[in-house]
Amino acid sequence: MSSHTAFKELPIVNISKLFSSDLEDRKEVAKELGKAAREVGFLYITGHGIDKEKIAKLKDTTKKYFAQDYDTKMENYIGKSTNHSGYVPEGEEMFYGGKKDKKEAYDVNYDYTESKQIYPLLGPNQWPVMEGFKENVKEYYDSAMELGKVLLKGFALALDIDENSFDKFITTPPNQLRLIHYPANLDETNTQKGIGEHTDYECFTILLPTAPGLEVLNGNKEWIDAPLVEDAFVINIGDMLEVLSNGNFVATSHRVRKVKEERYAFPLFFTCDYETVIKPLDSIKPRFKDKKYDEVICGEHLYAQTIHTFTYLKNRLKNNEISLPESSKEIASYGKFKDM
Ligand SMILES: O=C(O)CCC(=O)C(=O)O
Ligand SMILES: [Fe+2]
Repeated sequence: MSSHTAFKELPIVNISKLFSSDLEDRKEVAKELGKAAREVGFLYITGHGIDKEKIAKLKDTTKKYFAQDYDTKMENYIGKSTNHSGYVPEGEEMFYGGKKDKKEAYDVNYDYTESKQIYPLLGPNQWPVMEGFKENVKEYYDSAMELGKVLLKGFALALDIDENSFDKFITTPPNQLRLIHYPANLDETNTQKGIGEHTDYECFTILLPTAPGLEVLNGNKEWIDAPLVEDAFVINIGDMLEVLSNGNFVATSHRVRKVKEERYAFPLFFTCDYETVIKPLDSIKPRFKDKKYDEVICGEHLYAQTIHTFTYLKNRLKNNEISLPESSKEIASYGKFKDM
C-alpha cells in the first residue's frame, strides 16, 4: 500500500500569506501545504521571506570552508564532539544498504552554550577557526528556525487542528543544519551517488540546494527529478510528522544522484524537543485504519538513527562507550520502507 500518488513533479506553494494576521489567509496556504504533504510529501516554497543576503553569505562561507585541506577540516572532526557537531568526511555516514555517499558535510546543531549538556544531540557546537563561519551559519540557522516555526503552524492548520498545537513540542529542539558538499563526480567508473535513498528522521526539512541532483520517489516507485527553482526552498515531510499526523502526511524517500557539477545543499532538519513522545495526535483520524505507529521518544529516535549511520558512533557502540537508546528503531523504518 503506498500513500503517495504517481506525481511527476513537486508542487510549488507560495507561503507569503502564512505570515498574514488574517486566519483565512493562513488557511488558504495551509490547504495547499496539506495537499502536498498528503500526496507527495515534498514541495517547493516561495514567498518564505528569508533574506537573499543571508543565503549568499551561507553559500560563500561554506564554499570557503570545504576548499580547505583535509587536515584542517579534520581538526573539527565530528567524532571529537559530544553533541554530534563538526566535520563529516566522505564515507563517515552510511545509509540503508551500507553504500558510501560521495559527499562531505559540516553538521551544526542549535548552539546550547548555557545549559549543561544533558542529551547526546544537544550542547555547544564545535566551530571551525574561520572568519565569519560561525556568524554566517548561525544567522542562517536562526532564520530557518523561525521559518520552520511558521511552517509547523501551517501544517497544524492543514491537519485541521489548532495552529499552535505543536508549539509545546518545540522549546529547545535539536534541529540540525547540515552544510553538504558534493564534489563533481566525473569518473566514469565511479557510480557512487551523492546521497543514498532515505527518508528524513525529523518532522520536516527546509532544504536549500545550489544545483540539480535531488530525486524523489513517487507512488509508482519512479525517481522524479527535483530541479532547482529560483528563490525557493524544498520542504519534505520526515518520519516524526508522519507519525504525529497519524499517517496523513507522508515521509518520502529521496536521494541525490551522481552529480557532474559541484553541488552544495543546506538541509535544516526541524524536529521536536528531545523528550517529546512521538505518537499520533488523538485529535487526528488515521489515514489508513490498519496502519499503526509505535510510540518513540523523538531524540532517542534521532540518536539511534545517527548511531546506526555514523562510523564514529558505531565504533563507540562496539566499544561499549555508548548504548542504543531504549525506544530505538532500525534504520529505514518509515516512508516507503514501512510498506514493504
Ligand atoms: O542534497 C540534497 O539535496 C538532499 C540532502 C538530503 O536529503 C539530506 O541531507 O537528508
Ligand atoms: Fe534527506
